[in-house]
Amino acid sequence: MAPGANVKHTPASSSRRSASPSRGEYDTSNTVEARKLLRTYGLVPPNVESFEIQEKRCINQLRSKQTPIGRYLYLSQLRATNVHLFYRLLSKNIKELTPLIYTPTVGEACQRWSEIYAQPEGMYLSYSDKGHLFQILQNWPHEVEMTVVTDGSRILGLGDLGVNGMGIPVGKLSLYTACAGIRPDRCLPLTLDLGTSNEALRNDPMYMGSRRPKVSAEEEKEFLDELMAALTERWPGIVIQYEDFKNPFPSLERYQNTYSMFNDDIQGTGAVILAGFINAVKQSGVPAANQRAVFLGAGSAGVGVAKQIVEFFRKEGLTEDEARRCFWLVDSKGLVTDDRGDKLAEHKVYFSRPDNNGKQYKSLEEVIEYVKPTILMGLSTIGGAFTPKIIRRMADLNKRPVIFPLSNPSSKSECTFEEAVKYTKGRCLFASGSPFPPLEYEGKTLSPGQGNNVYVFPGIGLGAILSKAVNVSQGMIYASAEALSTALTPEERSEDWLYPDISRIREVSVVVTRGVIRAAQKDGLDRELALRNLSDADLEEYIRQRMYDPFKEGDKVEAEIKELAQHVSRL
Ligand SMILES: NC(=O)C1=CN([C@@H]2O[C@H](COP(=O)(O)OP(=O)(O)OC[C@H]3O[C@@H](n4cnc5c(N)ncnc54)[C@H](O)[C@@H]3O)[C@@H](O)[C@H]2O)C=CC1
Ligand SMILES: CC(=O)C(=O)O
Ligand SMILES: [Mg+2]
Repeated sequence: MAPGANVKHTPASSSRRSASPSRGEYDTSNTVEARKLLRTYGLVPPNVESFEIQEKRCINQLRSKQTPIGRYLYLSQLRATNVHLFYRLLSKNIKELTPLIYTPTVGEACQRWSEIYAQPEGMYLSYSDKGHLFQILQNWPHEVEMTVVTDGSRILGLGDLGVNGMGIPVGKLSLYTACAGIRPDRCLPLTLDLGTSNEALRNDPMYMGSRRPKVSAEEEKEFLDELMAALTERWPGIVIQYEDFKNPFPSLERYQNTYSMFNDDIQGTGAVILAGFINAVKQSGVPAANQRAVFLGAGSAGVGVAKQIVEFFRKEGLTEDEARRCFWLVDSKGLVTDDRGDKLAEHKVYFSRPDNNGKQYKSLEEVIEYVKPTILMGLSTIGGAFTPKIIRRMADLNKRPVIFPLSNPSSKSECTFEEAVKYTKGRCLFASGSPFPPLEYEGKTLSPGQGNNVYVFPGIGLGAILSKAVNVSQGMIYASAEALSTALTPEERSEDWLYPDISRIREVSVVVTRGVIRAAQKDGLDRELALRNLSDADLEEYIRQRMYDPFKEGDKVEAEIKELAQHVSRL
């Protein structure tokens, strides 16, 4: 019998189990009254603490951990034991903590998931559960608005990590809560155990997934068909984000017009890089028609980014053909051309070059000499692929070369910020997928941009949830990019930044969410029709009001307690 076959149904609203965020019953900021009513009085030390004291203790404990993975584990434990304190800490220290719960540290956490595993933080669904997915979803004890789902088959640039990929949905959803205020108990991290092509993992006794090789594309399709239907039946308003699948194009094509879903690696990445690119173009002064973009990497992210920029070029007045001819995509076999001799994967065909006169360009250096690009993007998973020679050549060719090494984690970045600054003599317009520290160059502090989909996916998800969008349209994705590109302060612009300061991410997510909701309305996909009548300012206020605020959770407990006390006194 399949493991799911004998699963019992449980009520949707049950919150008696703990495979989910705690409500903070043991929070030392709870008042004496709260503790008495929660029956935790006497179970925590007597002082009622301010956040400042809690923060100081947590930060001291965090910094006392010697390694990034030690800090990751400390934060995971805090989230599991006191969810509101975790989010208070995260929202106040977003710059320091994001690299610990997200890229780069989450990469190491995934690589070592079966070794460091401590507690359940989401759901795992196996291929052998097929036929029972709806029943198994009943085991999740909360209502869900947002899920991030992966099969672990392309985790960052680290390859197929099977169910160890769970760190990614967990990390992305923590950012949904921190950046866009989706309640932690409304988020479902979901990992599909569809086998793994990683033989070393299959032979590792500690590995926590099934030992089967990766299922076929057809088997995956049937499984995903059932999953999408089950998720939407279980939670009708759910928004589903696909993440880190090896070949995510077929599922996006199949579900995007039927469900409220999007693919973060194709669409979220496309949007965030477009936003930074719009600002880079303003600074470089090179018009769309003169742009020549070389992309190292022609996978989901590379093609996703190139397609979003094509749409921007079209809005700038180019025809579709002119726009797509501004791109030269390079994969592991060299420049993608019509006559290269291999059968191109379907997603590469749109950008394949017909004009190479029979000559094949194998190395990135050769392609750069041939194309003389204004833009160099890296979505290849090859750390260090932008060599000093290549970066210098970009600087020879351009006054302000656009250099975006976007592969994650940091070890896979095509170059570092320091290298880009050094070899372009400080002239590059730079963004990387994982964060790099600012640096001093000729008496000036230069700050790298972080071109990471974290700037848009929280707002795309929240916009789809609040507008109750039936689908996530291309218009909504494009709107997230446009909104992000406008979200910089005058000070950030004067410093030549391409993206807003990450510490303002919550306010930035409000702007992105507003743009996404407006686009849903324009495309006629919204079902929350009352939002159509709100002015932009009122809509932004509505979004803010709907966002979970970990600093107000204590007040909510107090209000619940008062209500309960009144109820008891009436008995
Ligand atoms: N900054 C961000 O927000 C995001 C960054 N990424 C990063 O982008 C990278 C790629 O992701 P996907 O496109 O989804 O992966 P993918 O597996 O779909 O594509 C990888 C591409 O790189 C090419 N490639 C591999 N080795 C190469 C080599 N030696 N020379 C030239 N090309 C080579 C492959 O042929 C393929 O076209 C990953 O490191 C991922 O972490 C992905 C999504 C978002
Ligand atoms: C950031 C992200 O989604 C990736 O590297 O896959
Ligand atoms: Mg990803």
